[in-house]
Amino acid sequence: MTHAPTRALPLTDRTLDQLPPGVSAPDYDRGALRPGIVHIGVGGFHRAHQAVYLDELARRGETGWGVVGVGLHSREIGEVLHAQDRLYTVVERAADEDDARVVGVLTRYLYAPDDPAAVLAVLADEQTRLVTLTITGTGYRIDAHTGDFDADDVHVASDLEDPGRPETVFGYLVEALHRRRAAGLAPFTVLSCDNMQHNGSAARTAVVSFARLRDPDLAAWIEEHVAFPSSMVDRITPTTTPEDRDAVAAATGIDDRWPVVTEPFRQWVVEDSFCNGRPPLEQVGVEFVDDVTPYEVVKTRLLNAGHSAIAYLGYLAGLRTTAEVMADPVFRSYLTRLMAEEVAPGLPELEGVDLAEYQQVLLERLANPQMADQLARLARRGSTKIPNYLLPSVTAAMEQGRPHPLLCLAVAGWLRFLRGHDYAGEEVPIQGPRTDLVPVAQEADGDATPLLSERSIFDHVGQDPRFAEPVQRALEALDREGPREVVERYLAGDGRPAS
Ligand SMILES: NC(=O)c1ccc[n+]([C@@H]2O[C@H](COP(=O)([O-])OP(=O)(O)OC[C@H]3O[C@@H](n4cnc5c(N)ncnc54)[C@H](O)[C@@H]3O)[C@@H](O)[C@H]2O)c1
Ligand SMILES: O=P(O)(O)OC[C@@H](O)[C@@H](O)[C@H](O)[C@H](O)CO
Repeated sequence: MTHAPTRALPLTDRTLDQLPPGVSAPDYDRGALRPGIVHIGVGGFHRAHQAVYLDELARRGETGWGVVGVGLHSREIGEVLHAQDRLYTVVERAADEDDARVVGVLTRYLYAPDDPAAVLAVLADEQTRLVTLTITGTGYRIDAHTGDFDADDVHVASDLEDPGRPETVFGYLVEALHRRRAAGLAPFTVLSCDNMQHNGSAARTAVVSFARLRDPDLAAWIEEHVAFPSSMVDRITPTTTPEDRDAVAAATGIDDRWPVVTEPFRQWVVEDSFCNGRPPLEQVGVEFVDDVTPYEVVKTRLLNAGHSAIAYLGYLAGLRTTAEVMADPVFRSYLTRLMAEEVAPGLPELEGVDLAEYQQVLLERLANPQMADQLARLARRGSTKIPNYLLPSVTAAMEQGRPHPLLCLAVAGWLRFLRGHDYAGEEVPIQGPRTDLVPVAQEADGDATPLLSERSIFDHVGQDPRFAEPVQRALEALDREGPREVVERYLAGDGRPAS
């Protein structure tokens, strides 16, 4: 993270006692933490979510679940964590006040490309009982429609050829499981904490499919002995900015080079299926259930689909954060009605969850004026989010014979965004994995057909006139009138198909 230099003391074990009284520091003996967990992908979200729950557990005297952080792609976070004795600050930013704590559960951080042998050694160590993942939705290489693992990748090929020097998460997990099996050790549980439905199944498919390419016997052993529970994770965590760092230094007098700013809300629902013990996370508010599916469906179709809808349309309209979007009555009303009229009617009943209240709370979370959550962050990886989060609501609406113009407008927003520039001619931030869609969108100009024909994203829905025609109309309207004007007109009922 780039930033302005500051004169505050650096955050380390030695400066912990200089934190102001309002900032809570770890009150447990960090040296006594036993590393029961390896986490791969130590980004903002892991640090604001899973690590905070584990920090609370350590504060209650549960010292068996320290975390060894592993990065496959990001060297910078490791350098910062090393300099700070693996400490960092989490700021919970409510609309009216901040609450800050320093988290101390990271016992070690390893940047895998520098020392793959050390990462394999810790994964194969008997002490490691749980491996958690935040490697992004695309990290699993699972096709959204076929559900198959895509092994067509140079890094996957390299891991199959040279298992002792892995490059991918599958290479690391499978080699470590191979070593544990050979040593007669129990395997670890693999717990995905990425936003995707059936994330446990995705992790299982990826790991077992990779193992099958390497050694079918090992694959069979993994299938039989390794648990891959699914989990639903929720806590909106924007990308840390230099201003966040400055604000933390100003508030605490201590310079944390990479704090995390997040919202007060958090939720973690986990399928209670572990093969080598688990942390007693129920003590700190984690819900263990038999089946997380309805929780995932409700969260991804309301929150994540809502995020995608406002990200593309909002960005094209010149807005940059969710707070800006929610401060605009037209966009706020768009999101409110998208959820209530077109998404919620297609959702399953979820015992104990009042869907109307869920939406109300969500709208309040998104409107938090202090949280500058970047639309650019929400706009990432549209090619996986549109099929996983938005299209299921389109399909449900079509099956139930309900109109769905606001969903079609959201999809049209993504197709327009893929042209690479907004209506002021400014470049828009497009991040992989399907950057090859940009020239397709540019070539097609206002024609939605070439993109809707992408079967890997739209499947047969892209050819269904009940979807394709309103998306085409919405795309043309966006170009003709501009995003805010079209949203306003659709809210007035003008986007609905003639009955
Ligand atoms: N930020 C949030 O609000 C939030 C909330 C809920 C869930 N999540 C989940 O957490 C994931 C990470 O989000 P974040 O906000 O921490 O992002 P981030 O960019 O801060 O961190 C992403 C991490 O994943 C690693 N990574 C990316 N691709 C990988 C791959 N193919 N293999 C291994 N590691 C890989 C990166 O190196 C980085 O450490 C998201 O994909 C999302 O599914 C995020
Ligand atoms: O993390 P992604 O890229 O899958 O999705 C972006 C956001 O929608 C997501 O990170 C939410 O902030 C999060 O799911 C809230 O719990």
